[in-house]
Parts: sequence; C-alpha cells; structure tokens
Amino acid sequence: MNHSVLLTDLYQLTMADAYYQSGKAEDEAVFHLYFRKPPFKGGYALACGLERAAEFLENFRFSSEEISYLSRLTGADGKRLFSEDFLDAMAELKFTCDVDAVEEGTPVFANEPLIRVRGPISQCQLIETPLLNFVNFETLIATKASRLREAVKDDQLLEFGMRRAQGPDGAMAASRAAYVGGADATSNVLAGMKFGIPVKGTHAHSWVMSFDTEREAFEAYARAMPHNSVFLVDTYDTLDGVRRATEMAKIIEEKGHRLGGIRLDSGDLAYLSIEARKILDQAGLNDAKIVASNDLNENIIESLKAQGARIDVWGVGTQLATAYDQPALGGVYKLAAIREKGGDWEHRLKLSEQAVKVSTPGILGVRRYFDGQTYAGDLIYDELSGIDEPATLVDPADFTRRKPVSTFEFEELLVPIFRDGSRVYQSPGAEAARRRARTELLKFHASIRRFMNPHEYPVGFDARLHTLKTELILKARGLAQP
Ligand SMILES: Nc1ncnc2c1ncn2[C@@H]1O[C@H](COP(=O)(O)OP(=O)(O)OP(=O)(O)O)[C@@H](O)[C@H]1O
Ligand SMILES: O=P(O)(O)OC[C@H]1O[C@H](OP(=O)(O)OP(=O)(O)O)[C@H](O)[C@@H]1O
Ligand SMILES: O=C(O)c1cccnc1
Repeated sequence: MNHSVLLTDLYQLTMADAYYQSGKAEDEAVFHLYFRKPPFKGGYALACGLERAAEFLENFRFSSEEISYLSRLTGADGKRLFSEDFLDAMAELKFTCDVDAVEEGTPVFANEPLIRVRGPISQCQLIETPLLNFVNFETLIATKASRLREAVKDDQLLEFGMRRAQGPDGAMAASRAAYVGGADATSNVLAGMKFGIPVKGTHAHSWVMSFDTEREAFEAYARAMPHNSVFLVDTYDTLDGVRRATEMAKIIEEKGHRLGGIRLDSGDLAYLSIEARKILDQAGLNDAKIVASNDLNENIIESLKAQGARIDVWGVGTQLATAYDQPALGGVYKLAAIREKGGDWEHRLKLSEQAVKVSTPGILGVRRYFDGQTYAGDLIYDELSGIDEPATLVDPADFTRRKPVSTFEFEELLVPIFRDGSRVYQSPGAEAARRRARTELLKFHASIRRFMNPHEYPVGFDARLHTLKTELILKARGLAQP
C-alpha cells in the first residue's frame, strides 16, 4: 500500500519551505518517535507499523501532480503559499535520511525511541505525521491483540472487526496489527491475501433467518459446507440450536468430515458454553469446538474463563479493531539534536510544566539487558555522550533509584532501516513479527502483562544522559550553575 507524500499535515510543508528560505533545510537533525504511557493502563506496548512506514519512506518523492497541487495553494493574502525555490527543491527531492527502528513485534516501554530519524531537518519534518499515523495505530492494535492473547491463553483468537473498524484503511491496518499482536486469523479476506494472514469464519444470523426453520438452514449449510461447519445457534433458542447442530453431524460425516462446532453470540456465555459442551459431548462430538462472540474484550474473557466457560475459540471484533477503551496511542516525534553543515551537534530539549512531557536530548539508543532468565531492564543512552560504565539504569522519575546492569548480556533495540535514504532492512512480514511478539513477551516477567496494576518494567537513563538532561532543563529554566 503506497501513500502520497502529501499524507502529512500542512504545517510540515510550510515549515519545510521556511527551512529552505532560512538556509537551514540541510541542517542535520535527529528526531525520535516514542510514547509517554503504555496504552490500556497496561505495562507495555507492542511495536508495530514499521513495515508500512518503511514502504512509505522508500517511495518518498513528489510527483509533478503533487507539486502542481502545492503550487496552487494560497495563503491569507491570496498569494501562492509555497515559494518557487521550495517547490523546485521538492520536485528534485530524494530521501537521504538514516532511519533506525525497533522491529515489529518487539515489546516497548514509555520514552523509548521506536523510530529514530537522522537527516536534513526539512525531510525529518515532512515525515513526522505519516510516521506517527502508521506507528500509533498499528502499535495500539497490536498491543490490544496481545492483551487478548494473554486472556485467551492457548485458545484460538479470531479477529472479526472489519465491520466496525475505522474505514477500510483502518480495517486493513487493524487486521494486520491484530495478527502481529496474537490473533490467529481474521475474517478480513483482503488482509488475508495481502498480508498472508489465515482467514476464518462461521456464518451469520441472516443464513438461518433466510430459511423457514433453523433445521432447514443448518441442513443446507451442512450439505454445502461440511468442511467448514460451525453453526451459529442463537438465532431463536440457543440450547435448542446446539441440539439441532448435533443432528447435523450425520450429514457431515456422510460427506467425510466432522462437525466443526457451534458459535454462541448472545446471552450468558459462561452458562451457555458449559451447557453446550455437555450436549456436544453427549452426542459424541467431543472434538466439536465452541466459538463465542459478542462484544468481547480481555476483561470479559478473563472473567468468562474464571467462571469455567467452555469456550475454545474467541471471536473479537469491535473492541479489538477500534481499540475501544483507548482510541489512540499518544506517540510523539521530537527533535533531540541538530547541527549545521560542518558544525558540532547541539542537544535540543523541549520543556514542559509536566516532567513526563520534557523531551529527551541526544542521539538515543536503547539497550535491553537479559539476566539469563528474564529481561532485567532497558537503558536509554545518548550516542553523543557515550555510556557511563559500568552501565547503570537511572530512574528518570527518581535519580536516587539506580540499577546496575553491566554484568548482563544486552541487545540494541534500534536496528538500521535506512542509510542515506536507501533501505537496508527488509520487513520479515506479519507472520515473523507475530512470532517475535510471542517469544519476546515471554522473556519478560509475567507481571508486566497483568491487566490490573501491571508491574513497571525498569527503563532507565544512562547516568551521563541523566546529567545532560538535568543540566539542559536547568539551563532552559535559567537556573544553570555557573
Ligand atoms: N457470563 C458472562 N460474564 C461476563 N460477561 C458476559 C457473560 N456472558 C456474556 N457477557 C458479555 O456481556 C455483554 C452482554 O451484552 P448484551 O447484553 O448486549 O448481550 P445480549 O443481550 O446477551 O445479546 P445481544 O444484545 O447481542 O442479543 C457482552 O459484552 C458479552 O460478551
Ligand atoms: O461483537 P464483536 O466483538 O464486534 O464481534 C463481531 C460481531 O459481529 C457480528 O455481529 P453483527 O454484526 O450481526 O451484530 P450484533 O451481533 O452485534 O447484533 C458477530 O455476530 C459478532 O457479534
Ligand atoms: O465469521 C464469523 O463468525 C464472523 C465474521 C465477522 C463478524 N462476526 C462474525
């Protein structure tokens, strides 16, 4: 899916023009994309959206039609909004940035750069909005799916959300991200074809309603789809429907198949699934699956399991595809360092009344330390300052809390994606990202995956970065020590 370079906010283009006019367009800058709080009051997020971001950047060039459109835009005085020099430069523009990013399916935490962009400030600026658009949404949905995966445990999780998703593009991105996060399949056929996601489904109430009786509907379905025979049993009376479904086993077996199962879509799903299981088992259909749907989310699933529900397959639509309880991830993209051509790097920081909103200066990297059993903590450091050895995590919220990590193995979370505008990383695809999410999440202590009051995984600054940031905050507030 390729997107136009005009998929950006107007102010990115007006700033880019102004950078050209100020002679700063080629100044080198570093921006980081990160979020300040994990979504859903959870303990982590699952990085997603890089594949689409990389595709977008790879095709980052202005067409003559796009330049012509921009040349027709006018400002408040009715004169052309964009300067001719800027539009000429855009017509010739080649993406030349270095981009480093966390791979899709990697668990990530507040304030860690998910993407780092380094290059001419005008280019860094133009790509801010689309990068945030791709990463915020897909990371949000992948995280939601991973919470659902946590709730369903080893059961099957099906994503049924297209009908309630935020438009067709939202549905496509949601199906992909849900798969990365832990869904086993989607009902979205186009997502199946485009992203290689398994597609699965049952049938709707309309099938049953289109016949005079439920029996006729089930018989016709059993004959037509003996190899895909999950019957929706709640159109009239759920447990009667289950009994009727068991009567289809004969037709299905005559065709050389086994009854797939039933789907419950209303009522008390704990009670009904327990009763349905008894009916299926009594009919010798122990292998028939019970599918449940109806506005499910991770908390309802956890509760249903605690109630002893006998559900094998969970169909989740609206709450997954729309991230119902938190419709946006608040990822931001902030300037952290800049240098004029041939000059030295200067750190940059944005102040805020709220300490958590003060941005972090530098060319940041993240090291994830492993103590042999679980991940022990992440170290955010500034490549310009170097790491203060022995490596120690300094809690940004309380500098007296420190955790030594130098004896542990570590990996760098940011990997090169573009060098000088050329793509050096091929996305391994949704399937590989999904596997990564599964294996990586299990390397953290389970308490970070808890829904209620999850454990806060240690993410600290390197001591030099902590000192640098403190000094820059004091300086910006006019409080610097002489
Ligand atoms: N045993 C249960 N414990 C907790 N939540 C449940 C249980 N059974 C069903 N639910 C959930 O309660 C909600 C019930 O919603 P609602 O009242 O709209 O459904 P319904 O009346 O059973 O069916 P519908 O309105 O779709 O015909 C759904 O989110 C469903 O997943
Ligand atoms: O509940 P969700 O998690 O979004 O899952 C998808 C829902 O879509 C279908 O319902 P339908 O469109 O027929 O509407 P209804 O069942 O809500 O009436 C299906 O029967 C599920 O209930
Ligand atoms: O296949 C299903 O059962 C299905 C698909 C989409 C939405 N709800 C249910």
